[in-house]
Amino acid sequence: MAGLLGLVLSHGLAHATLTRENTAPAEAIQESLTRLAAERLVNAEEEPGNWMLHGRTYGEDRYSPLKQINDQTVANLGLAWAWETGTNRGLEATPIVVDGVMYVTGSWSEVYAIDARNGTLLWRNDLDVDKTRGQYACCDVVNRGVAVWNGKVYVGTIDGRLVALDAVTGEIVWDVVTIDKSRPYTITGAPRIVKGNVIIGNGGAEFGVRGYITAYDVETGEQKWRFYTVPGNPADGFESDALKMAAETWGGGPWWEIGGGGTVWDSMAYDPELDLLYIGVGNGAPWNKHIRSPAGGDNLFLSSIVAIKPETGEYVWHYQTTPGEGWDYTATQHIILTDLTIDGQQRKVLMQAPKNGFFYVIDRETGKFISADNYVPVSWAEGIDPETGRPIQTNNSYERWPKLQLPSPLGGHNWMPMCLSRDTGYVYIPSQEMAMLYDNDTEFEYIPGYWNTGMKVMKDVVFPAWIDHDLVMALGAKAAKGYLQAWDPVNQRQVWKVEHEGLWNGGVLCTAGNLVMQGNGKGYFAAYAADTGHKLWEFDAQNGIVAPPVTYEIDGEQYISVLAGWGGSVGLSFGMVGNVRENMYPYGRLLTFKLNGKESLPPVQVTKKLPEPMDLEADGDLIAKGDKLYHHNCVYCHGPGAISNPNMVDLRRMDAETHENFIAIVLGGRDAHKTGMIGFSDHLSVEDVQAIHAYLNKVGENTLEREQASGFWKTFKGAIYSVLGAITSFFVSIFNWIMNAGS
Ligand SMILES: O=C(O)c1cc(C(=O)O)c2c(n1)C(=O)C(=O)c1cc(C(=O)O)[nH]c1-2
Ligand SMILES: [Ca+2]
Repeated sequence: MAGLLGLVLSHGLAHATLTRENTAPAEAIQESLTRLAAERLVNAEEEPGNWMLHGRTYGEDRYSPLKQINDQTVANLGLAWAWETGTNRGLEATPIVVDGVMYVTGSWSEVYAIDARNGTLLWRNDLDVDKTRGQYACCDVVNRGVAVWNGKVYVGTIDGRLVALDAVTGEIVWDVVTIDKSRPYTITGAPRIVKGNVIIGNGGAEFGVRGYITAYDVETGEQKWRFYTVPGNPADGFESDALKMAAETWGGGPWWEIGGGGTVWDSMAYDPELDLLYIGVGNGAPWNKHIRSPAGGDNLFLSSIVAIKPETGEYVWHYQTTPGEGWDYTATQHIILTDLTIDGQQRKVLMQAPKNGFFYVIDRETGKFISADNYVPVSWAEGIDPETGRPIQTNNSYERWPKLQLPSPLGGHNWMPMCLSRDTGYVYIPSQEMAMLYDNDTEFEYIPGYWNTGMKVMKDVVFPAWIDHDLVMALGAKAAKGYLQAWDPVNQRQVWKVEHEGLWNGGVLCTAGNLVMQGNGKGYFAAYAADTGHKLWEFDAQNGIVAPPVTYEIDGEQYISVLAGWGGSVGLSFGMVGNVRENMYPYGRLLTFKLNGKESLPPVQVTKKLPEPMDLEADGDLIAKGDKLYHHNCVYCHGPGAISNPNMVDLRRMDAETHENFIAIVLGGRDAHKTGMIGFSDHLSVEDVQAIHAYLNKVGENTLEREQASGFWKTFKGAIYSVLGAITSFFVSIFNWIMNAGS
């Protein structure tokens, strides 16, 4: 919306591109920003008009007391302004809003400062991120947002830096590398600021890394402490007593070569009164526990919530959600702190709905288990033993035989934040159901820089060119479910649920207006009544939404903002899961609403005229070889069968120039620093790339054939697929019901 009148500055140190609008609001905020320090953040509750912390307050309940927009008035909610990021990858950030200025991140860790009243860009900085590191992002080159403190804006970047920017000018103040660059680390999570420390984790456990979080001095960027979540090689000694204790729960090795995992890639929360920082720890590396820790053991602190001292990084307690984790069951999901009355007693609790499918209420002073129940069907455990707080595991080993298990590595709930309504007392969980076949790769070999899960099915994935993508989408949509549910944490039960058309839907916002706001993968942004789940309002956002909304107030007017940009794990590589519409707007947008907002989005132009495939001689063997190679090398970004995020380049139907230069592009990369498309000459030969080309072209030919089929055939096929979809749905329901019967 806002034109770029600004000046472009090149930062001397980093050569980052900083675009700045030479407008007044930036100066006006300087004074208030410098006051945004400890006291104001601890008391964030007293400033409902701002959204100063990732989860609005340190307790991260994502509940706003604002109620001008409420269940009675929401029908008049309209678009106030829209601002385009100009990027086409996933958008996951929570905007931070301080005194009328919004700080938000986009794909590739770009940072934007925007006038929150009208969407005028104040500055943007791309931080000169090394996009070749995008190859190590398991789940898209996303970023979940900034932290703001005392005149500075802090962001973790996909290439592993923690950067402090001047909040007024957007210029880099300090810039530190917080990863070991020789390992496939990335950063997607938002930093948190506690008592003068800015704290950041990292990701990469699918590839093989050792997880940790690090604290830096907010002013200087000097490292204060680092907390490793899993032990390194015992022969090297341990960094702390906590890790020594943890090492006793690991059996056999050498997990330290692949890293062990335990990345802290998203959630944290802070209790100022107890002075404890809570971090959510991720899955094992490799996922396969029979390879990672062949002699068994709990493998601390994988899949745990760990409480640490924010000033020193000292361990205080932990609670492990999935002992001996073996399924990518991260406990990095959103953590909410609140007080609940349980059995007549007021308890200081911490709540989480990790990937493993159970909703946990934990005593946040001691880490003691209070209660848990499954919020989605699960098959790996029958329940949680109330005495020990440990899961009662089913016969879930996949050492000898593959196991079809619920939930999948996507989790019953992924990173999309929940919210807690202080009015209803319910937690609203963006939930999903999907099973996954876990199987032991007995011939596992660690390949640096690649996914190393130790699962055979993930290594040997193929997707023959002849498979009808329409069928895959029809069945995929029925085999995987997504819904928003209201969960009563005291009684551990579902109160209501609203079904979506597929999995992978947005984070949520609760407000005192009896509203729960959520966007979905299908590209709509909606308001639901917090008490009943009735849909009260909906807006066509023209792009899949995964990001969580926020709300703020300026001059007595309430606004609600959300990023629309399909992506993240499912959005990037499984564009096929079925809830995506044919023609979506390809670029990301920040959408902001207010009562009686009168703006509208221009209609989406149907521009997708896909090029014709090439006339290429290729036999079945070559195509099959290409299929395997594609699914070993290209699948993580371009998706199974090349059906990736519809906003990205569609390899099924490349243009003539891409066909022409295909070998050079795949071996040498294509403008990797800008696009992230690296060269594969270390892994692939010319013959290999020719095979991949033949495979993709065949997929394209089949796609074209189906596109050109007669109207009658298409209708007939559609009807058959609907029936097959219904049958799939029926069997999936029965499967889920059986899996869930024990718990
Ligand atoms: O183990 C890890 O280090 C790690 C990192 C990330 C990430 O940084 O985004 C994700 C995951 N795991 C993961 O398991 C997962 O499902 C996931 C989804 C997303 C996303 O942004 O959509 N990121 C990640
Ligand atoms: Ca993971």
